[in-house]
Amino acid sequence: MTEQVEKETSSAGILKRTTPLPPVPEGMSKKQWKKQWKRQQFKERKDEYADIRREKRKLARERRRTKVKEYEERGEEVPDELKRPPKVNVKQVDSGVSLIIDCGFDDLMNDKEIISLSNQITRAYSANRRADHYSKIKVTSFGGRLQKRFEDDLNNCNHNQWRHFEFVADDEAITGPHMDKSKMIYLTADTDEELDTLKPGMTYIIGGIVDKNRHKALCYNKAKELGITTKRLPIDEFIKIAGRRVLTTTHVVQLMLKYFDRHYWKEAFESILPPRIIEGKSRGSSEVVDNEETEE
Ligand SMILES: C[S@@+](CC[C@H](N)C(=O)[O-])C[C@H]1O[C@@H](n2cnc3c(N)ncnc32)[C@H](O)[C@@H]1O
Repeated sequence: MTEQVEKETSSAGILKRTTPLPPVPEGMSKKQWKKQWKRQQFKERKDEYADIRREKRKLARERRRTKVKEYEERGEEVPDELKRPPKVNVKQVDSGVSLIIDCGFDDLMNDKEIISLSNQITRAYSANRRADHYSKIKVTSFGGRLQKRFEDDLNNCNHNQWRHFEFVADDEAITGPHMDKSKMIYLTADTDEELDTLKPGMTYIIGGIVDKNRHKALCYNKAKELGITTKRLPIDEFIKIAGRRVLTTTHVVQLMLKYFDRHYWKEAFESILPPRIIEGKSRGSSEVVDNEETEE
C-alpha cells in the first residue's frame, strides 16, 4: 500500500480508503483532475481495492449468516430476503429459445460503459445458471475493449467455459446468409410492435450496449437494415414505470428468463425491475437516476 494512503477502519470493521487529492495541475479543472486522479489510483491499486471489496463481501456474508442463525435459534421462519438461491439450479430445463447479445457497438461506448456492459454480461450468465428455464445465449461481435476487459480484468471468471454461453467474434448468427430471419426478433424499445409471448425455436436479439440512450433507435435501425422483425417488451400493458422504457441489457435477459416461470409478463416485470422504477411500488423516489436500472 502506498505511504500516503491512510487506512481507516470504520465501526463496521470495513477498511475505508482516504487518499488526499494532490494539487490540481495547471491547465486542468478540479473536476477533471479528480476524475483523472481517481482513474490513476484505481489502476495502481487495483489489487488493494479488490481486497477491500472481498473484505466487505465477507462481512456482509457473516452478518447475513448471523441473522439467519438467530431466526433458526428462535425457531422462526427465515425471511425470504435472507435466503440465498443456490448459485446453480440443477433442476433447470431448456426454455427452447435462444438469445443473442449483439455486442457490435464497442466504438460507441466509453471505458466506463464497457466495464458496465461486461458486468451486465456476467450478471446475465449468473441469471441463466439460476433460472428454472435457461436459454442458450450467444454473445456476438465479441472483440475490442469488451474482450480485453474479459481477458485482462475478468480472467478469473473463465467466460469461455460458461455453460449455455458462447462468445463469438463474428456476427454470423445475425447477419449470416443462411440464417432464417423469420425465426429472429430484435428487441428494441423504439418500435410500436409489442412482443406478446416468447416462442420456442425463436432467437431473440438484445443490444449489448450501455449508452444512456445517447444513440437513439440504434438497434431498431440496425434490425430494419438487416430485415429482422423488431418488438418491444409489453411494459405498458402490465406496469407503469417512471421515465423512458429503455431497460438495461441484463434486465431484458433476466425478464425473458423469468417469463418462462409462469408465462406471465406482469410477474416477470415486478420481480426483476427495481421497485423504485415501478410506479405504485416505489419505496421512495421514483426518479430514474442511473443506467443500472433504465437507460435514461
Ligand atoms: C440499453 S438498451 C440499448 C439502447 C440503445 N440506444 C438502442 O438503440 O437499443 C439495451 C438493449 O436492451 C433491449 N431493450 C431495452 N429496453 C427494451 C424494451 N423496452 N423493449 C425491448 N427491448 C428493450 C434492446 O435490445 C436494447 O438494445
